Amino acid sequence: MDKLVINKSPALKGSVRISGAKNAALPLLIASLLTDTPCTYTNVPNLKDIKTTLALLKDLGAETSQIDTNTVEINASQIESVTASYDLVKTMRASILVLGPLLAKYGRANVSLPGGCAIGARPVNLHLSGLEKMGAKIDVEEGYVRASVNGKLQGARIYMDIVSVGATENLMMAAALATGTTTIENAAREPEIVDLANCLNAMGANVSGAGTDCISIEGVEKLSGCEYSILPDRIETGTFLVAAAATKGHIICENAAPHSLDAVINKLELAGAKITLGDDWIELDMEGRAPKAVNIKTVPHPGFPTDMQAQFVTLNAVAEGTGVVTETIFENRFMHVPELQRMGANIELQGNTAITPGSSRLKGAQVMATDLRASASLIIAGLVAEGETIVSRIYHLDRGYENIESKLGKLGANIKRVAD
Ligand SMILES: CC(=O)N[C@H]1[C@@H](OP(=O)(O)OP(=O)(O)OC[C@H]2O[C@@H](n3ccc(=O)[nH]c3=O)[C@H](O)[C@@H]2O)O[C@H](CO)[C@@H](O)[C@@H]1O
Ligand SMILES: C=C(OP(=O)(O)O)C(=O)O
Repeated sequence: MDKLVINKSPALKGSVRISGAKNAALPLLIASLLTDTPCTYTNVPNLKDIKTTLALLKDLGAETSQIDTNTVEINASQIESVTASYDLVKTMRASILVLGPLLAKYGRANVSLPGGCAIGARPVNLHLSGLEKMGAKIDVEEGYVRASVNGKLQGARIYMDIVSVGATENLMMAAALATGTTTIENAAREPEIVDLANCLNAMGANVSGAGTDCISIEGVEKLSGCEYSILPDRIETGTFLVAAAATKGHIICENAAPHSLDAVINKLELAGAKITLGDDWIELDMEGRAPKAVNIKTVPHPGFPTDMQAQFVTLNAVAEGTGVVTETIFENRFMHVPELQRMGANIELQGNTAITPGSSRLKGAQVMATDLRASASLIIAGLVAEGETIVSRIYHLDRGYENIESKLGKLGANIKRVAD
């Protein structure tokens, strides 16, 4: 298994090209199941989760081809199976997103329950209850969701008890081919939801209100393939910006979507960064200053994203002053804290809050990645720690960051991947 070896690095400097967003690409590729003709996706990040999604679609009988590193074509007009097996779903929770499209187009779907993961239990009750409201009959047996519908799914008015990105996406896709109008109230407002709505509309759907908390979908008879470019990854962008801030650096993120990052940019400015925004780029300059700690509470978009929490805990640990970070989305998303403490970070955990008195001097150590963003936080810690840091279990990282070591290396980081 590969490891990352990181040594204390100079201030990061230069330009980095941001990849397409994992969390937009996954539902968009899965939306091809709704269409009758081939779909072409560009700006697709070259990631483990994308390979898993393509394997899942292939397993269902779709034809998939990798045109080049970041372009894929999917022909899901004819499929052979409506079963997503445990072997694939267990490696990527987002596989549950095939449920809505399969049910809407074929009237049946069997999808393994994803189960929990390192960051929390992550139930899928809202996905299931929304589909039931649209007329689906759902049984959970032997670890599988077995869903069917007599005739077609029917449009419905669905209120979401908790704001859920995945449930909003699953229901949008199901509703696109349902009879009548579906409204999703208290819907997620993430930029990835807007990207899915735009892609569905390019396929011939009738989705409005995406980006607000009330999405309306008028079902259509059929959807066709389209060519669609995936939104830039706001979490990858934020991770590079925090890495640059922690090292007192000066970088430009190119091919970015600046306005998807308002909450993160606000915190970076409070941390002392000078930020300049262009149409598709973000420049961060710490002007050699040490960062200042910031207070953060993770909430659904447009608030501060949980997927940037771990990176900011590292930033706060080495920053000046006390920072308080509260996680409200997932119940167990502080697995990076004990690893950062092994590197000498002074972090006090009080329930769902991580308090950093600031200015910890980190020392390199052997640490273990426990989930995707925890891995990113350990890399940032490694860049500023004295000596050598070795991050193991980086398969988590490979799910969501394209070539992170070479991108950081080009900015001057001392980082390399080694095989065990
Ligand atoms: C592939 C993808 O896009 N992943 C993102 C997506 O995950 P994901 O879509 O899984 O996250 P959700 O927005 O659904 O989860 C938010 C909260 O709702 C709870 N919940 C969710 C569904 C449900 O049926 N019942 C329920 O109780 C979850 O346990 C969690 O506490 O949004 C998260 C929140 O922004 C991000 O951290 C993930 O990176
Ligand atoms: C939690 C994340 O992803 P997933 O929902 O795929 O586990 C993430 O991208 O930080």
